[in-house]
Amino acid sequence: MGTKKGSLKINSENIFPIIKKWVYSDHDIFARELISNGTDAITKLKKLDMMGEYSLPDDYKGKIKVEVNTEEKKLTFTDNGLGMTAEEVEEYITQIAFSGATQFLEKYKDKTTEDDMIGHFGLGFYSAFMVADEVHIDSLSYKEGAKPVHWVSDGGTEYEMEEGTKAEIGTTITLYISDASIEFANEFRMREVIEKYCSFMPVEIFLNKENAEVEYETIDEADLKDEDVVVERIHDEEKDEDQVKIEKRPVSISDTTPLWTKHPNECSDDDYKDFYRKVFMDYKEPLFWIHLNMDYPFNLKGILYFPRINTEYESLDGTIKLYNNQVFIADNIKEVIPEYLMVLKGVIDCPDLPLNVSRSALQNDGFVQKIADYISKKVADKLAGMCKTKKAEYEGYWDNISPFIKFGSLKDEKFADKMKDAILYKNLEGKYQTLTEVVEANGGVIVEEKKETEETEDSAEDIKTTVYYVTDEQQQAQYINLFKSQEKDAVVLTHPIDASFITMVEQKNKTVRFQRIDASITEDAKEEIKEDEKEEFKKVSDSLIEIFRKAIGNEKLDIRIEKIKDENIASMVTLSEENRRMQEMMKSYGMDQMDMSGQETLVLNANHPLVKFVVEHKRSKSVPVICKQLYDLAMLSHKPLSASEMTEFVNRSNEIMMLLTK
Ligand SMILES: Nc1ncnc2c1ncn2[C@@H]1O[C@H](COP(=O)(O)OP(=O)(O)OP(=O)(O)O)[C@@H](O)[C@H]1O
Repeated sequence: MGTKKGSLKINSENIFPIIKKWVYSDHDIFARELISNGTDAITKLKKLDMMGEYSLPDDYKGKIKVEVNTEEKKLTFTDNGLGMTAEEVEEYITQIAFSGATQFLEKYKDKTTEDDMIGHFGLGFYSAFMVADEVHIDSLSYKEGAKPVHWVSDGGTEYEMEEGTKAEIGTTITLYISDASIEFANEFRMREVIEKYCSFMPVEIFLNKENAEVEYETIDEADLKDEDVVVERIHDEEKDEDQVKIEKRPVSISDTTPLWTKHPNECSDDDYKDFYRKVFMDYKEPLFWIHLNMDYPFNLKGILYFPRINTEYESLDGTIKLYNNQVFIADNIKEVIPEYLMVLKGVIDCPDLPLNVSRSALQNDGFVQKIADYISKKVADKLAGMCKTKKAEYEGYWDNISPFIKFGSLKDEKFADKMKDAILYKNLEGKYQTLTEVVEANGGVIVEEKKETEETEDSAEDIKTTVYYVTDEQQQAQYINLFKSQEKDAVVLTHPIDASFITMVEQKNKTVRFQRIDASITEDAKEEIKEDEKEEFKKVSDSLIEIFRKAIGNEKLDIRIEKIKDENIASMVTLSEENRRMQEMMKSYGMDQMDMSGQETLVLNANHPLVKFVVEHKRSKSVPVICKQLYDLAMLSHKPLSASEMTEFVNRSNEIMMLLTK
């Protein structure tokens, strides 16, 4: 055929500048599009072979070769798929693809923000123009008698097509990289891009430098494979072995059968761990995983891993990689993956996903919602099942997975419902119990919110069971000891999410009330004050309050005097549960600069010799020092002291020790 000149069938003169600017926010996506097209072409050729319309050689192996030529700023993508005839290039590339681009423009011409444009618009081939000044297609169709075709376009609306020279069936796309995108004319950068998008493509992908010198390796004769290119045979006299020098075997960037495509029965624990390490670069082993595998009512495969939580940073940032037929689409698409699952690490491959639409469209897509629901249900089923059948193992994971499960329960009603019997509470002895068990151990019962009526609301109040909790076992050790001495128990809730979580549990279970161990001194811990002692006790109390307020320099300080049975305790600080929750809420809204101090109560033990000393020696020089020290010591087991408070505390402690030297 002669040279055919044509004009691209589009209306807008300036389509390319717009595509270049907006279609894809990530320019590197052109590599994914071109490699996907090559993969499709290979799949189609194999299908034709299966249908008997074409006969592939027995040793056929579909592959894609990417070559980089830095000097010439050139990139080529070659596949050995079905190829295209001139008519097909005309139809698929010039008409259809361009009309797709035109439609896109029609639809989005009024939207100019980056956000609207991010997404996957399926302009496939034309994404090449985001990085190239000129693109060539060289193709030879599998069809009998087909002639090779050579197509050139410089990204304007003109193109040229003539007979080409391609000798093997398949297609080569050549990009002449623009100066602005010169980074892609580099082998290392391209490896990075291909690894990002194409690590699990179903076709092998080889990357090399154009005209690179051939490298060699020597192997044992016995290891020789059919596809090896033998350069020479060597006989090792010493070892009396035959060896062969071959051209270095190319290594595919893609793993064509990633683990998620296999049946769970075929995968060992080590396979799952290796895959995790490779994909997420996390050298800490995952706790466990869920292999998703369904083909009805939609196609979805994947593996979700529960990572070990990094306690150092308390970070809960997971990664869920989304694939469409083994082609990487993006990380953490929140429309598809429920938000609370984002703390996991995993891969999801869903060929049915409508990914060539924008994210805002995904959001309102009922199908996408179903996928999210399915994933959420699978995770809940797995966890609840594990709690029932592998209790010990589940308990072993609990500390790691509990923030995630609590977060999920707060975010998703259905998930919360499924998980409610699989949420555990660790007690002071390190034993794990369900809420029902905890409440029963305290002599109470659970009444759920749903069954509540006006009447039960009142009676719920009557039969409320208080579950005491500890947020920091070290800091609250004094209270814990007091509890233990009275044979009372508490649960350990150390994660920041627990504050919101227990509020939710209380809303759902009207007969349960959570109270931090230092919210008050329980009645059992106090000695009763006899009727005839009351007057005297009141006098002592008033006097102590006055002395302490003066010494500490805070006239408003809330002080209570109690006779605490445990004689080792001189002073303690309590903060009512309501005030604590209020403080925590303020903190979580970033309002912690508001002054919330002054809500604490200083509790003094009238039985303690130091407290007694203060009342009996009001005028002693030591009294102010003792008061301040008792206050700081009580505060220390309640919350961290500020820098200036700490400095003062240390100085005063030293002064007190100096007295020992005299
Ligand atoms: N390497 C190739 N070998 C054979 N045909 C190709 C090749 N690349 C593109 N084509 C043909 O050109 C058409 C248009 O390609 P393009 O990438 O623009 O869109 P698409 O692949 O159909 O959809 P998508 O937008 O999802 O990429 C393809 O459908 C295919 O028929």
